[in-house]
Amino acid sequence: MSHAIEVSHLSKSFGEVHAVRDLNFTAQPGRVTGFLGPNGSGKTTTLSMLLGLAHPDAGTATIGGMPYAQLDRPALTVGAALSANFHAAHTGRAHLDIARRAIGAPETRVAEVLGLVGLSDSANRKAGGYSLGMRQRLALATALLGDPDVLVLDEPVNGLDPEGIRWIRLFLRHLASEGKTVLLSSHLLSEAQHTVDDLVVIRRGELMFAGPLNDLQSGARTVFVNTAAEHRAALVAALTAAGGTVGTEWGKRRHAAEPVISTAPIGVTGLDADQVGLIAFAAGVALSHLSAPEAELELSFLELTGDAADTVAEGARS
Ligand SMILES: Nc1ncnc2c1ncn2[C@@H]1O[C@H](COP(=O)(O)OP(=O)(O)OP(=O)(O)O)[C@@H](O)[C@H]1O
Repeated sequence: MSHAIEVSHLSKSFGEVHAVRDLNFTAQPGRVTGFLGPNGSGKTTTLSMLLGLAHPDAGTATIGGMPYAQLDRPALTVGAALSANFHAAHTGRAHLDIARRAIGAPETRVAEVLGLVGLSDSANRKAGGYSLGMRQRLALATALLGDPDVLVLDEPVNGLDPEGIRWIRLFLRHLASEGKTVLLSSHLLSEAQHTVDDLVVIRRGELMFAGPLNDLQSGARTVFVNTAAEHRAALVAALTAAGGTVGTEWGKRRHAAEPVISTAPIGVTGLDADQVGLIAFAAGVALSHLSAPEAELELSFLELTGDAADTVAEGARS
C-alpha cells in the first residue's frame, strides 16, 4: 500500500478567518515535502485536519487513501510532531515510555529512538530542562516510536542550532531514502530548501505553488554572465536564440550617437547555469563570469507568499 498524503479541496474557516481555502497537494513516499508559508498562512490547521485533530469544512485529507481516523493502526502508520511541549517533570525516557505504551510499540523501541535522535545521554534528564533543540529531537523521537511509514512534522527545524539543522536534514533524507513519506512545515524557505525534494507553498490558506523544488528554482532563477565587450552582442544573440530572456542592459554612453558600452553582468532567465555555459561555449564566447545566486529562490518564495513587508506583518501577528 502506498502511503502518499493527499489533500483535496480542503477548506476550514474559524469565524471570519478562512484559514485553509480549497487546498490541493500531495506528498509522495520516498520524498521529503516541505509545506511552506508565512506565519498564520494555515499550515498547522492543514496538518491538524490531516491528523484528524480538526474537522474540515469541505474536502479531504488522506493518508494512503484513508482519512487518519479510519486508518487501521494510525500511530503505527503515521508519526506526528505538532509541538515540542512536554511534561516538564518527566524525563525524556519516561515521556517516550508513556507514548510507547499508548500506541503499543515494543519496550525496546524507546532506547532505539533515543539513539536515532541522539538523545541517549540526556534520556534521564527532565524534559523541563531541555533546550528547544533537545525538545525538537524528543518530538521527533516520539513521532518515530511506531516506526511509521509517514512522518508529519510541524516546524521541526525551528530552534535547532546549525549542527542540529545539518543533522535533521541528513536524518529526514535518510528516512525518505527508506521509502517513507516525510511532510514538514516551515515558515522559512532557507531552513527547508536543503532538506526538501518537493515544495508546497501556501499563502492565506491558498495554494501558491506545488511541485519539485527545482521547478521553483529554475522558474525564477536568474543566471548572471559576463564576457569581454567585443563578445557581448554575440553572447546576447546566442542566449536569446536558445530561448533565454536577457535582462535590461545598463550601460553608459558619453554622447547620444555612441553605442551603449556596458560592463555589467548580463542577467538571463529561462535557462539554467549549465545551459548558459554550453551556449556560450558553442557560440565561441569566453565567459569571464557565470553565477546563479541562491537568493533568487528566496525572492521567488517571497513573491509567492507576499512581499517582505507582508511576511513580516503576518509574522508579527502570531
Ligand atoms: N482555533 C482557532 N480559532 C480561530 N482562529 C484560528 C484557530 N486556529 C488558527 N486560526 C487562524 O487561522 C489562520 C491560520 O493559522 P495556522 O495556525 O494554521 O497558520 P500557520 O501557518 O500554522 O502559522 P504559524 O506558522 O504561525 O504556526 C490564522 O489566521 C489563525 O489566526
